[in-house]
Amino acid sequence: MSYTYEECKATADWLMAQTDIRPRIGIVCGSGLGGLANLLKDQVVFNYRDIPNFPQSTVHGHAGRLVFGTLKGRPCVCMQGRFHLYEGYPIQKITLPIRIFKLLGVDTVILTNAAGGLNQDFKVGDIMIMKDHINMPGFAGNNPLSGPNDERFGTRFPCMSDAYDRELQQLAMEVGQELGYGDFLREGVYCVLSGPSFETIAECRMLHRLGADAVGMSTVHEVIVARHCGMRVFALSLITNQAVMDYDSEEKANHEEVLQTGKQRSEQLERLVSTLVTRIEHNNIYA
Ligand SMILES: O=P(O)(O)O[C@@H]1C[C@H](O)[C@@H](CO)O1
Ligand SMILES: Nc1nc2[nH]cnc2c(=O)[nH]1
Repeated sequence: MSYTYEECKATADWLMAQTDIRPRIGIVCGSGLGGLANLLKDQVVFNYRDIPNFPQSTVHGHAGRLVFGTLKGRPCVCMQGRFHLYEGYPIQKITLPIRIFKLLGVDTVILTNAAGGLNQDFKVGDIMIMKDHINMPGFAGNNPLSGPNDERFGTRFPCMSDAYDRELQQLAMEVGQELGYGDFLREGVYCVLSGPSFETIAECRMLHRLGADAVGMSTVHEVIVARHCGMRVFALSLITNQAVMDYDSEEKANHEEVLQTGKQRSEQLERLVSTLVTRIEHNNIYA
């Protein structure tokens, strides 16, 4: 089930008719990380249920609001809550907001997520700058670009080896060091699975051997759609829990721990993203 260019444009036009804010930066908040949206000043807020063609948020920790506003003077739009495959939506529907971002004039997308740590050097509370991904649902044929391709969005066969903007990764690393976050700032590869069940021990061991540092249930589909339509991408994973890799372990992954870790790290994560947004402006590294 694809949305046509005209349907996406109708939603973007509907939003632009109701706010004068013309965002250049689009932000997607992960599980328990919606506090980022509250940083925006002069907010214009839309509930997802009121936006034409938009799905509804069904997951605890995803408020279901699209927030326009300014972050340190920069016009932004922020998804306070995202959609996931396991909610039952077609993959084209969960990525629709990214195309709306593009049609609103966004050129840089910042995505956050909660993820389980596979890398044994990672600790709960670490923030991982995503340098790459492994798209497991994609291996099984579930790619958001499946179906007819509209060249007005992008090419049929987009490159993904440059998906995560290296300049923004570098900038975020610098900002993190300056803020004193060096002890918990990491970089790594995120692997997406469809969820909603968490991984078995054998699956975690396999993903780790395949080169994944963290595992989650989102972000990658959004990244693919954002890159397809030429937006720059920066993404962060908050390591909310340690993936269970050992049959002797008593640990059990659970959503409450995910939300709890989000709460504990929200202040630093918000400061990192908001400072990064300011630096994008100062460095003037827009395309
Ligand atoms: O939206 P994100 O990827 O942050 O949400 C993660 C994956 C599941 O939706 C949930 C599991 O606790 O958190
Ligand atoms: N798949 C998956 N998603 C998560 N989101 C937060 N933690 C996890 C996890 O351990 N596994």
